[in-house]
Amino acid sequence: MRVLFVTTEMDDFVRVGGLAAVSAALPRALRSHTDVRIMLPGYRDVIEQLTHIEIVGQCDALAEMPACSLGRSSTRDGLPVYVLLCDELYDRPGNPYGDENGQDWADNDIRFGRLAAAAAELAAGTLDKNWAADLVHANDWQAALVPAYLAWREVEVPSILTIHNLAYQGLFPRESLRRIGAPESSFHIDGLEFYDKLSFLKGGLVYASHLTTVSSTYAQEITTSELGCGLEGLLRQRSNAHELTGILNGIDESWDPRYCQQLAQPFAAGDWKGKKANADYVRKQFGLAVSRGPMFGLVARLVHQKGIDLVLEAADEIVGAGGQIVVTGTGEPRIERALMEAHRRRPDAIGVAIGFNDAQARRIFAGSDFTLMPSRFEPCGLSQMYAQRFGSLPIGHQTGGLAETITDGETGFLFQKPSAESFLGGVKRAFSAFTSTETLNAMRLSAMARSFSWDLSAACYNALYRKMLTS
Ligand SMILES: Nc1ncnc2c1ncn2[C@@H]1O[C@H](COP(=O)(O)OP(=O)(O)O[C@H]2O[C@H](CO)[C@@H](O)[C@H](O)[C@H]2O)[C@@H](O)[C@H]1O
Repeated sequence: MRVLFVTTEMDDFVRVGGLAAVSAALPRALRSHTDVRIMLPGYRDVIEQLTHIEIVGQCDALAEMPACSLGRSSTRDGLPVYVLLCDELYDRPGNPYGDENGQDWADNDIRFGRLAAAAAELAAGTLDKNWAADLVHANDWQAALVPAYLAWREVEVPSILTIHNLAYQGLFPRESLRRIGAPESSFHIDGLEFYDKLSFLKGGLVYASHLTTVSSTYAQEITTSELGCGLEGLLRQRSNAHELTGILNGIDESWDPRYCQQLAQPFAAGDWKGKKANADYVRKQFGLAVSRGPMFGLVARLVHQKGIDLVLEAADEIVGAGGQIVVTGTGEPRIERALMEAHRRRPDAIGVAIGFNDAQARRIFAGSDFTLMPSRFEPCGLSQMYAQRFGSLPIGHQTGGLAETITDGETGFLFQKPSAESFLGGVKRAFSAFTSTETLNAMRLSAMARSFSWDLSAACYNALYRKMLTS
């Protein structure tokens, strides 16, 4: 079975959030089941890191989308990667979605419309004469129009759209329709239209043969008005037709504190001295006071979703009770500023490193006793799984994947509502566990025994692919 996995981030080359980790790990876990190939835009970072790119096909211009060529290469471990080469669209500084000031590129409709149309051609077998796809697996709004282009061209290749986060929808003005060569008739409530705008994500929700998201809980939550972002009606329809499935993400094997070379001191479950050496290292690195109190880590994209405001509201109480907080991540400037302000008030107890660096994140998971995850919603969440592997007990809101991957009172703590009060309830339970070495260490052992391996998820995707090809 030949599967084309279309994505716009991959840890090997370029990362903005959790999608990059999934795009690097899931296709690798699927390799033993199927011929899976990645397709990515040819961003500067991608091209610079691939040693040999063979041009395999040419795409004609379409509406305002320029002509481009398709290159084929592979990762160091041999995973085939197709890159869409179009310097005019992708050879830019900044991140995949915006410039160096975090401003979205004004032509993102064309950049990702171009990717989707080319992916549909590749899947249909008209771009690489040696390969076509039996099934396309597209991810998030950026690739959500692949199923739409397949439908408009009457290509009968089945497609899956995975929703990693429904809150990002790729909304553009109506004129974009013409710019990306979409048929006029698709601007309709049962097509791409969303309140008089063009929604890329909705295109995928309508045209994909099947939808998945990254936990069963989130699959249910997005059919409700609270978390459905205005798309709950459509999602409910697809769910009732058994065309929306939740498949939990895994994490890759490098998340093992015994072998993780980025740590100040690798350690195994039970080696609490080793874990403490990592805590001492982090305290020193962030200039925090020497302390016997608990350390709370926070590793997240700094955006509204992640409930950082709840942490800021609770910070005085945490610090007043003898706790320390260490944060790393990037995101909205206003949240970054508020965190820096909290650090300036209590530099001895609140450490903040704005930026994202995988090694730094690993050191915080290894050094901290608890990981804060007060996300308002969380489709799956990866940080709470990384944290458990490293013996940092997550304190998470009972939502989405957090509810499925944290066992309350055993491997972490769940609280009920995204409010400061409810969150503090979880924090207090953590303080209380911290006072009993026996409880704390038993919980650490349970958390570290979880594997969160990709194998199970990959088997679920593989079963779904096969079911779709036979139905
Ligand atoms: N700039 C940055 N700042 C901080 N951390 C960064 C980062 N860039 C990458 N990361 C890494 O990404 C992890 C966060 O991933 P999450 O899955 O928790 O959230 P994200 O919201 O990005 O992903 C969305 O997609 C994933 C994948 O499906 C879902 O798990 C999740 O619920 C959904 O919101 C961190 O642990 C860190 O290692």
